[in-house]
Amino acid sequence: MSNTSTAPSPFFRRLLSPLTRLRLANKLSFRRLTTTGALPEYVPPPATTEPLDWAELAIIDLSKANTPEGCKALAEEVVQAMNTQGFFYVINHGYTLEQTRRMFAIASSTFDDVDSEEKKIYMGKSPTVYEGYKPRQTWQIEQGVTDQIEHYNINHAVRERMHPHVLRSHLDEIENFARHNHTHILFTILRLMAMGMQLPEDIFVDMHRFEATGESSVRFMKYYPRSPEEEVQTKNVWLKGHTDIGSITILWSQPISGLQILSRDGGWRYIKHIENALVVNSGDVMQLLSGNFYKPTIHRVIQPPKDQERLERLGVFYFAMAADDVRLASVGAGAASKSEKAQAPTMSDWRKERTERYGTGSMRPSSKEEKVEEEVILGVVVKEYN
Ligand SMILES: O=C(O)CCC(=O)C(=O)O
Ligand SMILES: [Fe+2]
Repeated sequence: MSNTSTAPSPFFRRLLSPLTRLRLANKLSFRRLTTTGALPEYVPPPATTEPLDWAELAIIDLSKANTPEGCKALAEEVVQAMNTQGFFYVINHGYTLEQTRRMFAIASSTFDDVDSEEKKIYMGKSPTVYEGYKPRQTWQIEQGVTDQIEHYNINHAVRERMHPHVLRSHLDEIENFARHNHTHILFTILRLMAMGMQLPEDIFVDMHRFEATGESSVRFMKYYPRSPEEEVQTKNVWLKGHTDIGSITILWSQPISGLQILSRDGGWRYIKHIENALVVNSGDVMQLLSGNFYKPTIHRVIQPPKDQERLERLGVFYFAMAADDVRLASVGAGAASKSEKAQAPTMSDWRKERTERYGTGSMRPSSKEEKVEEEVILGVVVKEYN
């Protein structure tokens, strides 16, 4: 354990600002709990044996990014993957299976070992940001049916906020996890994407500084099985077809099937679980920054197949966003002019509007496309797919 300094005296504590006191309290209770904070082991359920229509995704071996030649080859693979499926797997990302299992155990405990009273204390306070718990039944899906998805969202500046007691002895691990997702996995992918557009290697990385204020977050997510009536009313859709709000989404592969991508031929295909792999996709922000070079792929979550139908579906994610003050203007071919850039929404404008409107039922049927609902947010058409 890295922090071994002694606690300040009560006199000294009174001189500290309330925020510093809060941070200190978090650190001190962390020190007390590390010796006692046991974590129940998490045993992942078996993968489905149903023959499903699987998407064929490229596998990007991140360990090859250690050499200039490796990077060049990977950049081409990423461009190719983005132009076909829009999703790809990442392997050799630097986390062992054991470390990954620990994160799932922490995620599981966040939902199962915290009672409803404590969950209320750590519930998000603002509709424009995902922070802490999002309880079930807050989003409209179809015919008045709401979601059965619980979140716990952790900003990448992990210790800036308080967390429920079960997490306090694991804050070091969560902090390392956020940093690893951001500065190793995300940054490598952003460099490959910049190279794939013949742009300076760090152009996207510089917009995603880890230290900058922003909403890149670790998210734990649990889907609960629904009633047969709700399955009928929503045509088995658990999370409607959408593109992601942010720049890059890193999904830590888990065995319960249900995630599908809308292929270019119009068919929905399942994403297959690969142990300790990542499933990566890019969102609206990369589309805006790349001037349409990297288009987001529509995806959704439906009821798991028969052999997993009654199981809870636990997920661990890293949702990356640019820093709050970054203007979402194209740096790609036909890059935005100075005045266009000055008018473009900032990351924070975009994230707030998108988050606030999500799941409120504000979308209207598209006049052009079947099964599509849409709305205009900050001048950009946002769609949902049924
Ligand atoms: O649960 C999943 O597999 C995907 C969730 C998702 O697409 C999202 O939260 O944006
Ligand atoms: Fe998504």
